[in-house]
Amino acid sequence: MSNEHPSAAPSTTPGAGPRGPVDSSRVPRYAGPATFARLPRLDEVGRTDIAVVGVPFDSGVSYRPGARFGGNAIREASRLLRPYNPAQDASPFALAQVADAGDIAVNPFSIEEAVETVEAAAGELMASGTRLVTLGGDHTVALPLLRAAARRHGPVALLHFDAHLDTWDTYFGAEYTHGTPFRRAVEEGVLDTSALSHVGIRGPLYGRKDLDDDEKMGFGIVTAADVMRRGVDEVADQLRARIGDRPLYVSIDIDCLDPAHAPGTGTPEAGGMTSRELLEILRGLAGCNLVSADVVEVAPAYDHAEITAVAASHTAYELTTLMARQIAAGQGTGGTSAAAG
Ligand SMILES: N=C(N)NCCCC(=O)O
Ligand SMILES: [Zn+2]
Ligand SMILES: [Zn+2]
Repeated sequence: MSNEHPSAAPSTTPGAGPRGPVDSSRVPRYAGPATFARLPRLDEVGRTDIAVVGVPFDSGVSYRPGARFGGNAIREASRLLRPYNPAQDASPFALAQVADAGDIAVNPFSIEEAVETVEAAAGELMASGTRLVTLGGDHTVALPLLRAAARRHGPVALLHFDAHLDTWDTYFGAEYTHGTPFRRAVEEGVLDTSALSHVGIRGPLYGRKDLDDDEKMGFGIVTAADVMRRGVDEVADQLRARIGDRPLYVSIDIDCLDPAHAPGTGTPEAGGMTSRELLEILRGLAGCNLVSADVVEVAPAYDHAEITAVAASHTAYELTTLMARQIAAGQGTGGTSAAAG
C-alpha cells in the first residue's frame, strides 16, 4: 500500500499533464519508499521530460569512500521538497514530467566497465530528448555522463562547482578516478573548450602546474573567495555571459560547499561556499540551455542530521526547476544532430 504512488494533483489521467509528487497532505512525507521529491518512478509514467537517476558508484575515490550511498541519501532528504519553487517562481513538476529513473547498476569492481555502463544507460535515457539530473556517486561518473551529453548535443559547455579542479592526470596510474574526469573529457573532445568554468575552487594543490594545466585546457576559475568578494549576482552574470546559448552541462561536487554546509563528503576542504550562495548562483542561470546535470560526492556516513543530503536535494531541485522552465518555454533538447561521434 504505502509503496504505491498515491498521487493526487496533478492528475494521473493520460494526457492530463504531468504526474506530480505524492500529496503530502494525504500521505505523510516519511511514509513509503523514497523517490526524488516523492515523484513517480519512470516505470509508472512510461516517459519523462526530466529523469532523476542515481549512480551508486564510488570506486574512483582517493580518500573517504561512501558516495555510493549518496543518491539514496539525497532521495531520503528530498521528501521535504514542496511543489512550488518561489525563488524561481515555478512549479517544476507541473511544468514538465519529472520522474525518478532509479539507479544505474554499475560494477563496483571495474571502473572501466562502470564508466561504460553509465555512458550507455545515460545515452538510452537521453535518446528521446529526456534531460538528466544524476545523483552520484563519486565524480568519476561525470565523464561518461558528459560523453552521453556530447553524443546528443555535440561538445557541451561545462559549469563545474567543486573545491577541486578534477583536471588531474592519473592517480596510481588510473585514468578514470574522481580527480580526473574533466581532463579526460577535454582529451576526448566532449567539452566546448570556449566555455569551461570551475566555481568554488580552493585548498592546497600538488603544485602550480595544476593551475597552468587547467588554464591550458581552457578553464576559467571562480574561487570560493571570489564568490564571497564579488557576490552571487555578479558571478552568475559572468557565468551566463561565458555560457551563452551553448548546450550546458552543470556538474556539482557537493564539496564545493564549506564542510559546515556539507560535512558528508569524501574530500572536504575548509573555506567553501555556503549552500545559499550555491543555490542563488544556480537560480541565476535561468535562460541557459541546461541539457544535463549531476550532483555528486555525497557520502552519508560522514553526514550529520542530513545536512549534506538536504543541501544536495535542494541543489537538484533548483536544477530540475531550471530544466522544467526551459521545457515549458519550448526550449527542447532536440540535439544539434545525432551529434558528436
Ligand atoms: N572530490 C573530488 N571529485 N576530487 C577530489 C580529489 C582530491 C585528491 O585526492 O587529490
Ligand atoms: Zn571535490
Ligand atoms: Zn569533484
